[in-house]
Amino acid sequence: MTEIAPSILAADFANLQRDVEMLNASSAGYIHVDIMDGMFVPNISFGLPVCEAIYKHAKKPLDVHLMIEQPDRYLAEFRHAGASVITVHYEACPHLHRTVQHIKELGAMAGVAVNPHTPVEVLSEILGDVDLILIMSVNPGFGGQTFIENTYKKIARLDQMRKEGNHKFVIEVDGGVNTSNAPLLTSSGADVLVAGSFVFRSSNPLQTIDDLKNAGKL
Ligand SMILES: O=C(CO)[C@H](O)[C@H](O)COP(=O)(O)O
Repeated sequence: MTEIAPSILAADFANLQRDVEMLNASSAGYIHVDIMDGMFVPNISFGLPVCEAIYKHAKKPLDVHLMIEQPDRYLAEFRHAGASVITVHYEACPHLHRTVQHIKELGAMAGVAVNPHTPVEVLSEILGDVDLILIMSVNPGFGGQTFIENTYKKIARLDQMRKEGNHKFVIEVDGGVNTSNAPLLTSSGADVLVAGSFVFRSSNPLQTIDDLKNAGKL
C-alpha cells in the first residue's frame, strides 16, 4: 500500500499546530520532518525544539530526515524529540553500519538516504540492516524543486535488489513528487511518497493527500 509522508518543510511555520492537525485528519501515513544544518545542505530549516513542538500535536509517526553532517551526534536527541523513523545520509556517514545500529538501539526505524548522484549499489552491504531507503529525487536542501527523471530507474534497481535479497526495507522517494509522477514512482517500487509543495501549496491539502495516495495505486 502506498503511504504519503507530507513534508512539514512546506507548512506555514506561523501556523504549525494548525498544519499538524490538518495532517492528523488526513490519510497521510507519516509526517516528514526535514532537518537541515546549513553544512551538509546549503539551507537551514529548524532543529530539535521545533521537532518536539510538532511531536506534541502529531497523531502520525514522525519520519525525520537528517540532512546534517555527523548525524550520530543528534540521534538520541531526535529520538527523544519524537522521531519514529530516523533517516541519515549515506554521504554523511563514514561508519554507516554503526549509525544504523545506533538508530535501531534507540527504538526507531533506521533509514538511509542517497543523493541523486549516489548509485543505490553502494548500499548493497547494508540492505539487510535497514528499515527504509530514501531516494532523493532532487538535490536536498530546498522544497519546490523539479523532479529528476533518473529517479525511476534508481528505484527500479533498488526494488530489484530488494527482491533478489528478500529484504524487507521500505523505499521512500522525496523531492518534486506530485500526482503526475506518483503512478510511475510506485510502479517502479516506491512505497512511501514524500511531498511538500504539492500538498501545502494546493487549495485543498487534505484532498491532495488523498489524490496522491490514489495516484500511487494506479
Ligand atoms: O528533503 C527535502 C528537501 O531537501 C524535501 O522533503 C523535499 O524537497 C520535498 O519538498 P517538495 O515536495 O516541495 O519537493
